[in-house]
Amino acid sequence: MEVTAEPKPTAPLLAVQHAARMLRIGGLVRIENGSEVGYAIAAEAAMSECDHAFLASMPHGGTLVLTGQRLAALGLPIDPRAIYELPLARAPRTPGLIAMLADPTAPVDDAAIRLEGIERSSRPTALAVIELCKLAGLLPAAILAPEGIDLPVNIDSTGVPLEAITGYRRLSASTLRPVSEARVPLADAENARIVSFRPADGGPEQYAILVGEPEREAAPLTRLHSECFTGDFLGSLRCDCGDQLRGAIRRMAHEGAGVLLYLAQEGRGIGLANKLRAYMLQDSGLDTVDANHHLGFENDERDFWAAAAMLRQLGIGRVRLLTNNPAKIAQLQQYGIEIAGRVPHIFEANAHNRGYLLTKALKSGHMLAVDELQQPKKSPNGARLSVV
Ligand SMILES: Nc1nc2c(ncn2[C@@H]2O[C@H](COP(=O)(O)OP(=O)(O)OP(=O)(O)O)[C@@H](O)[C@H]2O)c(=O)[nH]1
Ligand SMILES: [Zn+2]
Repeated sequence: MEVTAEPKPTAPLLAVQHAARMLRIGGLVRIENGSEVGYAIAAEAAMSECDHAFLASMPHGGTLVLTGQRLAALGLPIDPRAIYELPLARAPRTPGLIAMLADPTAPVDDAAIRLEGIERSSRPTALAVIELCKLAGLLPAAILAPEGIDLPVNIDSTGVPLEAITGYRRLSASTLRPVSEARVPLADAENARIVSFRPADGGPEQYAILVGEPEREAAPLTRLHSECFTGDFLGSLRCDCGDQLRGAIRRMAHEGAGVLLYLAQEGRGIGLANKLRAYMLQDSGLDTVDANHHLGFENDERDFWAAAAMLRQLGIGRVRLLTNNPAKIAQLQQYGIEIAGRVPHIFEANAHNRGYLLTKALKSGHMLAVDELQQPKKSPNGARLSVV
């Protein structure tokens, strides 16, 4: 494959990367939307002395921005798909209490949770700061203050245009380019190569694993695999990712060819730290969907722009997709990749992941055999490919 030079980094993408980094370390970010400017810090990072000073400086006008999913989980009868703002003048302003509102794994003192004055928000800066928190791998909750607030003199802020945040995912995906390629014989597919891709903004690399010589015109067997550190690498039994990863490569080797995209979308896009929080919540009785909602996220925060862009870079416009997830099919189609067929990708459940798989089938519409998951047959251990 031809290796092309990396495109020039573009300013809006870099501004978002920089702002996301600042949010992660508790820094102050300035979201600029023409005449509307919002100063924000991430709720999760609102712990430092700088944040205490920032919080103390906003008796009026500052709000805590939370997602409807998080508030619905706290028991409020609101629209889970909307964004809400809680005026800080009427709510507790200590960092500990703010973190508690944002983070269901923090110790909770119900008496301290006061949500008077909370309102649905249509402010573009409020919507954008939630997206920026998600891009930063943080819980989707932030403190937002309007321009004109008395900022403590020693606090610097990092500016980012609002439209750079809202357009980031798509633009960043469109800049992915192959950087290097090498033969890597795999235990399950000796004739395999890995191609690395980088976006122009210094964001995470993504990889394509090519088994054999996939014929571009002939709708090669294709798998979009979302990164799962615990399942892929450590062999965690909480999910089916390890089986799906190795099983996809085995199947491609058996057919003689295929393409597996290894996508930087840990935890259905919420990141590993948040996935571990979701696991904590699942250990206290929530299922995988509700755990995401309690953290303030949607059930699935992934988009497959990057996958479509990588396929296009590889010259592949038509695929047979190995998946049980209808959303992957719909999104690839929406982004211009033709789906010539779906190939089921099901492995035997174990005692630790059966509930997870059942929830995916019942709540997320995954094409899995519900009866089999509800009434497991006695069968030997080990992965097996089966077709529904
Ligand atoms: N948030 C969250 N993510 C999880 C959990 N268990 C696994 N994951 C993540 O889910 C993703 C697995 O997705 P995939 O196997 O690519 O996709 P899928 O949606 O199951 O669809 P198919 O396997 O293609 O049918 C990985 O990023 C995992 O890290 C969980 O309990 N919570
Ligand atoms: Zn997994």
